[in-house]
Amino acid sequence: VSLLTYAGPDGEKTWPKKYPFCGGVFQSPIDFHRDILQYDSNLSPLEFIGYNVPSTNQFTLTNNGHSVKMYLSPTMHIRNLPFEYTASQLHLHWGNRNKSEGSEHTVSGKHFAAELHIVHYNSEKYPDVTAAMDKADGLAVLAILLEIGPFNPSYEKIFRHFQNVKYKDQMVQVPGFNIQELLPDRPDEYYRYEGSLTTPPCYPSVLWTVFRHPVKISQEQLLALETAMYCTESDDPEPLEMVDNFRNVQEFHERLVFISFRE
Ligand SMILES: NS(=O)(=O)c1c(F)c(F)c(S(=O)(=O)CCO)c(N[C@H]2CCCc3ccccc32)c1F
Ligand SMILES: [Zn+2]
Repeated sequence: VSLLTYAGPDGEKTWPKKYPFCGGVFQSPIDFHRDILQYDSNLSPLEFIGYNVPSTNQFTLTNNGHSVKMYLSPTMHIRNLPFEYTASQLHLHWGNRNKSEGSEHTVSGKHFAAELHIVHYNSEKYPDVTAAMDKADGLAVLAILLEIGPFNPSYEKIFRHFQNVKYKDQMVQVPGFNIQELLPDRPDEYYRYEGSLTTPPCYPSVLWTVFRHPVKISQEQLLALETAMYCTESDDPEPLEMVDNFRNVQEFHERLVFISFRE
């Protein structure tokens, strides 16, 4: 079984044994609270190039046993970072039906219901995400905090396929759509810090951009996310629900998180 379980005997406390970086520096996620935030006027709005993928294209959505991830088009990239970063995949983190507090980043100690990550790699310096993922300037991840509100038709373009990726290694094709629809209002307002992958191997290789404003999805959409998927394969006699796949917040010593907005 992949070491990546979050709870129980193989949970995140055991990760450093096999993945030393998980016990190292610059670990993510973290809590955003007032006394580590510093306004930075140089933090300009990101530009999302090629995010509007035509419906004639398709994204592959798959269950990899610890998250549900969707491979993105290599024509998608972000500008206005130190380098150009090309999209690789997006995936989610969530809680469970009794405790909808599955975000990875927290704000003033509070979890949001879930969190979407859009993973990009530095395509100016590295040929692909595998070459980039253990380099300090290798990855840039956009994080969108999710909370309960009205039904969200854009998120439904992904969520409607969850019944076809219930079990590990299942996959389904999703018609292309404008991935920018998944971003919140005011994407120019964000938290920025240097951190890590939040799953093993926890490489300190991620430039994090966490948008200030959450996106709303409905209670029913959130319940679907919390109850649709399993970590196990379809024929496994002991099915394991895919829930609570978020890492706990990490210590953040003597460091600052830069914000593009004035509180
Ligand atoms: N929260 S997080 O740090 O953004 C984060 C995850 F939480 C996470 F689960 C994964 S996963 O693949 O293991 C399953 C879902 O993608 C990734 N993938 C990264 C790092 C591992 C290898 C790899 C290879 C190609 C593309 C992306 C990645 C991840 F970046
Ligand atoms: Zn993630």
